[in-house]
Amino acid sequence: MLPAPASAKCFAVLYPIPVDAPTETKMAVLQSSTYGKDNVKFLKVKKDPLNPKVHEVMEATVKVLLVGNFDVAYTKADNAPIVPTDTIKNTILVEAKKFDVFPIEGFVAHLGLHFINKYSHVSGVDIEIFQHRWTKYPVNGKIHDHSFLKDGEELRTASLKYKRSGEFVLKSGIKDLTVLKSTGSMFYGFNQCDYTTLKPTTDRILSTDVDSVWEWDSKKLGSLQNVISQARAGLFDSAYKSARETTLSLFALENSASVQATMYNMCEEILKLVPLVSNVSYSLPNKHYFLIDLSWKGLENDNELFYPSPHPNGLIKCTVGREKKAKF
Ligand SMILES: O=c1[nH]c(=O)c2[nH]c(=O)[nH]c2[nH]1
Repeated sequence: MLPAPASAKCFAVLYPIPVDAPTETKMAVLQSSTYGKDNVKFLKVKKDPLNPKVHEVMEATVKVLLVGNFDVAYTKADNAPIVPTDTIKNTILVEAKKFDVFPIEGFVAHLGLHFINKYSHVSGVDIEIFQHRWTKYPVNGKIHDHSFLKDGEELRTASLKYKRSGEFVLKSGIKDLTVLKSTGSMFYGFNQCDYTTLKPTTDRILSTDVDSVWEWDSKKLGSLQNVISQARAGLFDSAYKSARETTLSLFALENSASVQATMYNMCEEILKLVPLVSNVSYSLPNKHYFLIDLSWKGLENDNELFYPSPHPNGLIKCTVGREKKAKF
């Protein structure tokens, strides 16, 4: 055994090891690790084979993280097992060229299979795809063939955790869909105590950035090969459409009792519409708009002039499934 460095001896004098301790006490153990490339971006043009000037575009941001037998890279400075993150980036781009990236659930499954099948020491992958929202718009009453409008910051999302054993967790979602309603929202009947200043209201502004995720039933989907087949058959596009329409229509139509009650109703409706989804989650900031007091000027303010509060905001989350789950 090599002699302990001077600093370790010093440490041993200050903190003597108890006599019944094992002779070889490890100071550090690698408990978990993962690595990969984040923020890999591409825009792919999909041309209609019958009419090559008619396009769809996919602008995407991709993250791929690998888990596997990489311990020596951390503990022994041995880089031999490392698939460079640069190679991971190249793979995402080459596969985006070769494979149909529409819809992102099919592409995420393809990437998962690729990394597990190509590298025998990779035991799992954790992949995320964010699709930016480019929508074709009408010109002279007709949707233009290849001109797109960036429809806000909204993203469509897909994520996959996939293990060599075949187990997988596939999720789809919507992120940063910003909505506001100027009436049709209430909040009253809440807990009152000596810290409460909030006044109950039957009419307020409600605004949020929707972050919604629906998890697919992996047992029913079976395999990633089947995910790719279902992607081609339109399952994920129709679920995305149902989830987005449900979110927007319930937000608009319901006289909301609270963010909590409204988000629960959205989850319930999506579960009803998409049988292959096992649970739905929402994470919603409550973006406050405060009524400005103009009484000092003798002006009434009947929910007309508000101050958009930059912070703090409420943050309300829930997951709704088809069966009860133990709460932590
Ligand atoms: O819908 C709401 N839920 C809350 O939990 C809450 N708390 C709060 O101050 N305002 C609101 N609004």
